[in-house]
Amino acid sequence: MSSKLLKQFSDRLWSDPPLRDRFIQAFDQPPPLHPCILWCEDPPSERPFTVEPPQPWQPERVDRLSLGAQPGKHSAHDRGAYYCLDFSSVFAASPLLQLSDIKTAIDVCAAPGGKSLFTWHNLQPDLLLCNEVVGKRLGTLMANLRRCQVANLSEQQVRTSIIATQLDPQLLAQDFSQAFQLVLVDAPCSGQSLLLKQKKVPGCFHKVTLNRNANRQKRIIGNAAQLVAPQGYLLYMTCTYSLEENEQICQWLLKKYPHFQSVPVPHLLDYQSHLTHLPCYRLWPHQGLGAGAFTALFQNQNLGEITAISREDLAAINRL
Ligand SMILES: C[S@@+](CC[C@H](N)C(=O)[O-])C[C@H]1O[C@@H](n2cnc3c(N)ncnc32)[C@H](O)[C@@H]1O
Repeated sequence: MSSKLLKQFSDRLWSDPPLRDRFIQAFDQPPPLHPCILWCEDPPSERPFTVEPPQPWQPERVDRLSLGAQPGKHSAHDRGAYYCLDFSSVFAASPLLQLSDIKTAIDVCAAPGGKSLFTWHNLQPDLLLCNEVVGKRLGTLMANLRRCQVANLSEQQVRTSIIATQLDPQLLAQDFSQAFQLVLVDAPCSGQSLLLKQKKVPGCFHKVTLNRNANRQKRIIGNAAQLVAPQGYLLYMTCTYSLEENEQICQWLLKKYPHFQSVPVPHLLDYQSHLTHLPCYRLWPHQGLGAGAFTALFQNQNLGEITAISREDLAAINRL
């Protein structure tokens, strides 16, 4: 698969030829991906699968399983005991582990639901709004939220609720300006890491694709920034490798919205991106832990009141 375009692309990421070649080799011979699960109930002391030794930063609710395990086929999966996800997603969401006392959170690009479930089960906010603009992906999101024991809460649980919506980020920004203490943007991207999962992603290294995605990401993160409450957090993630969709988006955000500041994530220090001086973290495909991910955490430095979200606001939105 090592095309001329991939080589040119890699030259922009790596000045060191041996490192560049390791990156390219991951496309020719993808390292095997261990199945991974996020426990949605307290993990049993006797796990139903053989578990790999944890990474130092690995959340307690996450198990990386031995190769060949098929957690999706187990009865515990059907009853929602856990959610199957790529370990790269755990990496990308892991900065959330350093946050506490988050009462209101929104996942702007939520389907199929991995980061929402990670947020719900690790931070237990009072309100988690899971938004997905693409109609046909909503069904999967809803099904996963229901299966993994977070939807269909009783009326008595109105303070603790998880709600799915289908709103454009621009509308969200208008309706919920500065209302969320945590905003997740797991942005749609060129999807280069899908190549390691034997999927076809035509044109994913082409500059037209990268620019188109970067423009969409700026629009999404720009609107998402407006949702962040004073002192609140914004987590930006992708599963692609280009500079345009990752470090450059972060630089753009900080320039356009100077009241945001990058937040270091001490447990990811070993994964600092060599492509920026900002605290941005990358899991590379040749590191053998997953197909790859990018993650960066920001905080709104403004002081002031958090916009309250009323029952009426919640009733008015497109509750699915
Ligand atoms: C990387 S996926 C999200 C994965 C999800 N966070 C998870 O962990 O399961 C990106 C999502 O963004 C959605 N999306 C596409 N275009 C969008 C847009 N213009 N604004 C917001 N979301 C968009 C896609 O439908 C897709 O579900």
